[in-house]
Amino acid sequence: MNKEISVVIAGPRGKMGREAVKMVEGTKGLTLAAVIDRKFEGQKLADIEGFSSDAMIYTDADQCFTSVKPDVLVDLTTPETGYAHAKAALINDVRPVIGTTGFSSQELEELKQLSSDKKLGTIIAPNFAIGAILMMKFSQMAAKYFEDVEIIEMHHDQKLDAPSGTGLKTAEMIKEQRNSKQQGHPDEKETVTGARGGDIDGIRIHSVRLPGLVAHQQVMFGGDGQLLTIKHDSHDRGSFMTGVRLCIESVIDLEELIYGVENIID
Ligand SMILES: NC(=O)C1=CN([C@@H]2O[C@H](COP(=O)(O)OP(=O)(O)OC[C@H]3O[C@@H](n4cnc5c(N)ncnc54)[C@H](O)[C@@H]3O)[C@@H](O)[C@H]2O)C=CC1
Ligand SMILES: O=C(O)C1=N[C@H](C(=O)O)C[C@H](O)C1
Repeated sequence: MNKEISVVIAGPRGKMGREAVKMVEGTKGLTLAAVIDRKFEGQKLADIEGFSSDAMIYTDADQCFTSVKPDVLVDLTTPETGYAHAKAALINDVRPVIGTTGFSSQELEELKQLSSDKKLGTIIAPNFAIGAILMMKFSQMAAKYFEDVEIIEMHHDQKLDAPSGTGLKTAEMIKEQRNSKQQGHPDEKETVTGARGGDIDGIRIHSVRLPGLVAHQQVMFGGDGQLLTIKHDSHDRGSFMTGVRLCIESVIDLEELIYGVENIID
């Protein structure tokens, strides 16, 4: 019989954190051992409006990990905090599942090294939604046949990082599939800075931020007389929770860092 997995969630009062608390509490085989918040040290989550869990609140990640000794950390905070939490988790023998986006490639490399040095699983998941993972995989497939591509990612206006983790990962997956190409007219000039978007190996990426959006992405491929658009929409943060659960269950058996949920599904 599989052992119960004890989970700490960082960022429980955030938009994603609240969903993750509900999911862990409602999932057989998972226990919410504690949470890491910026405030409310020493209180119970149930003391905060909207929660019923008895999980203790810690404001210091190291103290939480040494006292609680959880199996897994799920981080849903901010880029700077998420990186610090992931590092502290690995140092304290806790496996990180990181939904937080906006890490630099150097930070990713450092976590990869630490994870393999400790022989402890880590999952960095730019997007937990199965539909978004398929959208990225389909885009990678399409890139074999269409070399001109632009990514338009659209998010709510409270998002801190641009481009999104999903947009970046999509560009990286497409880059693996196609030869580097400078797109558009060779003499094109921006008369407004940023009009052509970000540039990843010639792939243009555009970030839209508006109230009313949740998380959306279109990958547009252009060819002779045709246009292929691969599109995904998360209308509700519940869309991410099956992926969060899968990552918690999978990270237990890993001994290295996995970047992208597509690497743990068939
Ligand atoms: N991988 C995925 O599928 C998804 C990832 N995300 C990412 O998850 C992160 C969180 O997103 P949201 O929930 O929308 O943001 P949010 O702003 O609603 O929540 C972030 C929470 O982190 C907390 N926080 C900040 N610093 C902290 C600290 N030092 N210790 C403990 N808690 C701290 C804040 O108090 C806040 O409650 C973002 O990086 C976002 O890009 C969001 C949706 C899906
Ligand atoms: O901040 C968000 O909301 C999201 N962040 C992730 C990203 O940066 O790709 C995943 C999803 O798009 C929602």
